[in-house]
Amino acid sequence: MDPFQYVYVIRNSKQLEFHEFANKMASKTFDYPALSRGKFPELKENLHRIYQYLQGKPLDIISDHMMKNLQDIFEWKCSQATDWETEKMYKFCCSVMFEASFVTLYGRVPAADGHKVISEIRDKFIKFDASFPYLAANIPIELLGATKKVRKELIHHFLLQNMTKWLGGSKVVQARQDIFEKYELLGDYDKAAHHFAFLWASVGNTIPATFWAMYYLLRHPEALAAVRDEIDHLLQSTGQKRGPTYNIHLTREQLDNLVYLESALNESLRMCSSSMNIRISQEDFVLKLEGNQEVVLRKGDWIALYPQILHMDPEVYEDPKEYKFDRYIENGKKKTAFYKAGRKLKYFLMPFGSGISMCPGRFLAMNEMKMFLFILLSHFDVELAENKAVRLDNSRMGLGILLPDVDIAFRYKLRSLRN
Ligand code: HEM
Repeated sequence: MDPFQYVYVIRNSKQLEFHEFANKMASKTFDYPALSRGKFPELKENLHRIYQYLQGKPLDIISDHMMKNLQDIFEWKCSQATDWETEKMYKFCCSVMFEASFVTLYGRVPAADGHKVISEIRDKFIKFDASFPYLAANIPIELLGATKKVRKELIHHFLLQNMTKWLGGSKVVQARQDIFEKYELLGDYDKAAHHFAFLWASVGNTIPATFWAMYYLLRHPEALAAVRDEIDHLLQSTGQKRGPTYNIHLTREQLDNLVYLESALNESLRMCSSSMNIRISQEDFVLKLEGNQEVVLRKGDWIALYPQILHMDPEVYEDPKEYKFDRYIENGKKKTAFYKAGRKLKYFLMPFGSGISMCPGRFLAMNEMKMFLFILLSHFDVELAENKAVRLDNSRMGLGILLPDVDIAFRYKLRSLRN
């Protein structure tokens, strides 16, 4: 509960491990055999190594593909909106982000009805995702209605004979495929289940996080105006035009420099993220904490950090329940100094976990959400079409980004090219 102690837990990664726990939970939830060292030597390490494809230069490439795919989807879905069109916001974010992420990571389904195939996978994904908190809580899948059947159908989409038909997928997925091929004890279904698990990781949190970022912006006109201003300014200064061709290109530096957009996004992540960082003690040992404090741990003891307490701590964030889009900006620059009781915090925002269990897709996730909002706000006038409160649904507390308790209608219309 005390953020000044986090560092002592995070840096003891040898004694305080998370893989055993994550492996058990993920293999059960996504239906692949646990990554035991005896049966699958170095599989875990090999899979971790290829997270390099989500950083550095490969990150630029995958982000460019995502930008292009997002624009294609916006063009296909929204370019007729010369007058107001109304849609449900969560459904909209889900449909755009799911398809763009799917095509970017796994490739395009070349059939004439490619969009339809992906939306069928998405609909099954939504059904599976609704049961995710129960699976994570160890409820037998047999008690969860059609979840077992839906999971099986989803996994079948990722069998090699189906995946090889998809065109232009990412290096990270290709590299995962190559690794799985080296393990004879992994059956075809097991490999497909691993791919499905990666799909869940790549969209399960990004979709609700995109929803909250959009929702809070639309609820706060001053935030919307500031972010839109920043976006328009970037387009102008780089000589790019929004318009019917949907051909905007953003470099990593330009994305990084969108400080208002990033701050607004961080602020919504602060408010909607609820992931618990769990570690299990690998041996009996004494965990030394700040100020000569000690905790005597037994092998098998659990430690959990729960950063949402930090995110909602009024000593760190004034009026923590209020959305302040510029909370992470100081003198026009990114703000990274946050204090509690006069002391600077090393950790102040942790939607992506910490240390050894930190999300490898965090840079891509931030880029994806920025690009979604960039395209939306640069091309469209957008406003809420309903005046109702949307609250966090706490049923997946501890497991990542919380979903909204209800969906809400919004409307959008192509912006005039003159203003
Ligand atoms: C807003 C979006 C996202 C959030 C908030 C998020 C959050 C997290 C968190 C908290 C974990 C650690 C879970 C734990 O402690 O066990 C994690 C793990 C993971 N995330 Fe993300 N994530 C996001 C997007 C993505 C994306 C876009 C990708 C991939 C393209 C991705 C890939 C992964 C993977 C593969 C893991 C497991 C890492 C491992 O094997 O240790 N995530 N994510």
